[in-house]
Amino acid sequence: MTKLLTAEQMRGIETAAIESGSVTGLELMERAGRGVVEAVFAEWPDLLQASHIAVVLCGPGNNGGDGFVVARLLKEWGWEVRVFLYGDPDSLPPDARANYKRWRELGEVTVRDIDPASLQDDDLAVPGCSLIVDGLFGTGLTRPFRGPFTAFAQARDLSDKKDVRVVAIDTPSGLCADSGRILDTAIRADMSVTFHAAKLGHYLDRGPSECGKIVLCDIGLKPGSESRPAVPPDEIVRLVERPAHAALAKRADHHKYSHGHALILSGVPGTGGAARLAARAALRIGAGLVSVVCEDAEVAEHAAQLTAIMIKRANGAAALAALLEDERLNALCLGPGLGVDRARDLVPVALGAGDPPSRGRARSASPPRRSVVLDADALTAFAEAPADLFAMLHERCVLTPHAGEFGRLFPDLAERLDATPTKGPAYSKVDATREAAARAGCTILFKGPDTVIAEPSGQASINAARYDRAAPWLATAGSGDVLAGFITGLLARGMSPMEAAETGAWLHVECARAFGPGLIAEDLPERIPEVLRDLEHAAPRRAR
Ligand SMILES: NC(=O)C1=CN([C@@H]2O[C@H](COP(=O)(O)OP(=O)(O)OC[C@H]3O[C@@H](n4cnc5c(N)ncnc54)[C@H](O)[C@@H]3O)[C@@H](O)[C@H]2O)[C@@H](O)CC1
Ligand SMILES: Nc1ncnc2c1ncn2[C@@H]1O[C@H](COP(=O)(O)OP(=O)(O)O)[C@@H](O)[C@H]1O
Ligand SMILES: [K+]
Repeated sequence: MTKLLTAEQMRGIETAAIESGSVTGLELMERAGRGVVEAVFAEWPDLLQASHIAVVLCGPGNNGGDGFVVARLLKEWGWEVRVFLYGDPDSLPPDARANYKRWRELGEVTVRDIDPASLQDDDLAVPGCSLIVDGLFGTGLTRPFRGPFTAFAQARDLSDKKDVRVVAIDTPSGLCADSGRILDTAIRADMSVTFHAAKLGHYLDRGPSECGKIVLCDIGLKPGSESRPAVPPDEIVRLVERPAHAALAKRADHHKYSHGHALILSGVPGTGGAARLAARAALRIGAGLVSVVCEDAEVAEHAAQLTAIMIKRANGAAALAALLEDERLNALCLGPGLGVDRARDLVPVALGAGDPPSRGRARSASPPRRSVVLDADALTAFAEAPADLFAMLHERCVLTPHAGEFGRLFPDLAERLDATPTKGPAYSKVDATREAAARAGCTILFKGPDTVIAEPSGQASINAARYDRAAPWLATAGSGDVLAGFITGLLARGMSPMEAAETGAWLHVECARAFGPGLIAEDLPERIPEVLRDLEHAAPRRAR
């Protein structure tokens, strides 16, 4: 499991380790600085060849302390190092001050005001500078800054080396470590070296664009003891990772009904493509049977296009309710191409809330807890009255909004997320998705290159299509319909909503990456066999 931490969680782990006596803050700072230098040489081995010139920008906290360590180690390596401190040396925290003093035994520090009244630009031209080290702010950033950014921009611009590299210590300064949002401005890095665990901000929002590349440096912090972990496990956000092959394999002694029967509800004639995409995805991911549900007038369109996928007729809500008396139909998908009017009629039935409220029938006493994925029109249909939808949702539901749909159901949360952040930690997509899941009472998958998945308990994860998992060709019409189909198929196969959402999202990105440029939505389900084979080959061999 790759855990992602908030700044507060990181501080808690560090404090617990120091209080336990297993390590000192000074030792942690030394390991952090050393880790940055090692990462620099590993990433840019040409810098090992000769001595170079570095500019190290240090801030008023421990991030600056790490910067002084880096300066010292580079100097010991034979480099020429120019150090700038933005802040008052006498106000540095103790460990940072100790490293400031150690550096002062080796070299000069140009001290600058952190909030300058005017531009301080006299001595930043460092001819021949090969490396800029950003040790201004890390997890302690609380407000926007300007002065050091101007200095950085000048250091970069004034370097006569066009290939000057920028390494950020922990986080690029200006980036909020909890949200990946930028407080006014940020120092874009080519590489960010972070400690113990990556932070949420490395994967959310603007984080991946500002961090360059993430390198994780082990500074020897042990996980908390089982009885009293420094951070409660439930509060830790996970990065969605490669699923176990066993979770997706089919057993030799099982039959098709062992893998569930998924129903995908479709819309009026001419709009059925989205439902067919979702259906194909559900079948490829391994649902035993998949049917598209449509009205009489739509049968011909679907019949012309579908083969292994079956067609079931249901003209209206009452007919759907009758169809759903068959409990083998264990997972439903509503939304892709459904149309908002039809969604308003059918969603209550799909959710086991009895006939549509307009008919005035009482809600059934114990509605079947069938798995239900609601996407697209099934979400937009409740834009005027989200609470009506939330009242019907249950724990086997998954909502898969993109940012626009999220804003329709949770306008207040979207507003907070869209507001320009003025202080750190800023409200994050994880915060918004967790709040949304608690309000809706079900699993929410909030789409994007930084897809966030959360369930009402607060468990949350990020499926990042960034860094070495970038999948920009997923930005294509219908790819969301395929994702809804993947999740529905996995629910039909018996996964929990959270596991289905995470696994579906991971496979979605993997299929896009397996296909590469030129991808359109139809291509995604067709990559599943290859992706599953790769998972099988990656799995440890076992007797089957
Ligand atoms: N937590 C840990 O376990 C470790 C932390 N280390 C380093 O320590 C960093 C965190 O140190 P700190 O908590 O001291 O935080 P920072 O060094 O990120 O900066 C915080 C300081 O800057 C001030 N500040 C924040 N935003 C400002 C702004 N816009 N303008 C002016 N001042 C501003 C704060 O009031 C505080 O004094 C990490 O990012 C990492 O680099 C490492 O030494 C290794 C171990
Ligand atoms: N730049 C991107 N990188 C990675 N994934 C992306 C990107 N843009 C969109 N996606 C993914 O593609 C899908 C698009 O879904 P959606 O917006 O609902 O599209 P549609 O309604 O056309 O099906 C989502 O899963 C989203 O996370
Ligand atoms: K930094």
